[in-house]
Amino acid sequence: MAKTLLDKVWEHHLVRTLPSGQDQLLIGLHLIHEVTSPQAFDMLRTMGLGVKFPGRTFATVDHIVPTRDQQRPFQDELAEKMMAELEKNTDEFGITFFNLKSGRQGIVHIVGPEMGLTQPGMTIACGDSHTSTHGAFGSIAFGIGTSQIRDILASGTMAISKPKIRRIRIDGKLGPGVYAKDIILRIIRDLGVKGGLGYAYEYAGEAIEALSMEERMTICNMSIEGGARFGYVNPDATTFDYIKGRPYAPKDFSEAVQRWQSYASDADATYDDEYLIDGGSIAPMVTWGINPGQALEVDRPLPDPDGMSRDEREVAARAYEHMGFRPGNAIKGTPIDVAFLGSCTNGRISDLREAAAIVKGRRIASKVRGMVVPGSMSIARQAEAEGLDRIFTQAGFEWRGAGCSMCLAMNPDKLRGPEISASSSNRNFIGRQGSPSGRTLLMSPAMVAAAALAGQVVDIRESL
Ligand SMILES: CC(C)[C@H](C(=O)O)[C@@H](O)C(=O)O
Ligand code: SF4
Repeated sequence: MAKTLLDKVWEHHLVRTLPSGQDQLLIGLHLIHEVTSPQAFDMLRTMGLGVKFPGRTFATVDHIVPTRDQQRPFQDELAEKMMAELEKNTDEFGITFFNLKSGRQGIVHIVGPEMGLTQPGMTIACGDSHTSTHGAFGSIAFGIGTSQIRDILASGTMAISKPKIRRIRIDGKLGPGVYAKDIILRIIRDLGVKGGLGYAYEYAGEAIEALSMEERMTICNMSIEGGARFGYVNPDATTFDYIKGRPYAPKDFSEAVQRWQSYASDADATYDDEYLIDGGSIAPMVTWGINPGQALEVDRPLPDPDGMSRDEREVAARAYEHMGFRPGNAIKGTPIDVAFLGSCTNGRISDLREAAAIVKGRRIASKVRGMVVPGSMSIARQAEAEGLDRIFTQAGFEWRGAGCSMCLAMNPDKLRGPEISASSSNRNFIGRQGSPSGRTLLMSPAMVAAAALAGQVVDIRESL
């Protein structure tokens, strides 16, 4: 019978079906960070257990790291404590830790792929909801909670139910000024933030196949914002080229490629659901509300709650109240105070290159606080080698160290008061960027860069 990648990877890692009806899956790669792992290690100790596969477990520090002064001890006591915990746990259990001294530190979903740890056909788990990012490589990758982290540490396996599968096909070609971020915001706007509950999303079609690995990661990253815990793209030559030569890439590469190819969905596989978008119909998107589904084409007026379902209407009312916007008004031209370039969605080298090309030789608006936070130390090094850091600083941006930063503001990088930020990150929840009254507009890095220059939301197509 024809199978999807999800079927094949699942079957390959299935240990057994448990009496509860859930499946016990073997996890090939377990990534950990400082926020969600400490309690899991404590549970192991209480139970007198060890780490079953330390060689399949890798740690990095991302959420709490200051992006300016990284001297130890960190000024923030809680951040210092979390860092020390992770150092202790990885030391004690023999786990590789890409710490600040390793030169390999960065956001967990950026580090896995760039180290060559993330590979097709794998099961990958991490105590972080954006683990779906790794699905860009044709792996089944998903976020887990603390007790599941404990289970994987102790046994290399965990209990999970197999999701249904929806194929999302983007046919045709993208227009100018339209990026991967716009594709995923469009999908989430169309299907809703809960539309993917219980589903894995398989992204397919001509426009997806034409994307780079970085762009595929942007899309898979935000699957969870559409309710889908898993999102993947079938592996192809673009995938294999990206992995080749990376530190943890397989030694016998051609043998690995053959195996990886066998995981791709069969041409005649069937899906529980399909959704089709014409790539040419996708416009640059901006969020206007308090969840990533409240997104719209930048040249459209803000939506009228009257035309919405009851649930949507309630969230829209809260969104309008928080944002201080009015239905019918334009989102284009909305003044911004902060421009944030970074995060596991759009903090990769290709994102920084795109943004730098737009700001090169120009100055950001004087009232705008601009910040560029590379997703990892190696991205920072690459950007510096290309002179991108200087392009940004000459334009008036701050150039910072790697981490999650103002994506969720668990470090000193925060919005102040009701500031509006144009952000390349993935969540616009109330308070997300560190100020309870702060307001976040999600958009592509190119749109963030253009908004920083203009001091307001612009349609990137007009400046191309
Ligand atoms: C801190 C972590 C648990 C959280 C997540 O799971 O996604 C964070 O990364 C986020 O983006 O909100
Ligand atoms: S960059 Fe943002 S979304 Fe990604 S892991 Fe960090 S906090 Fe979560």
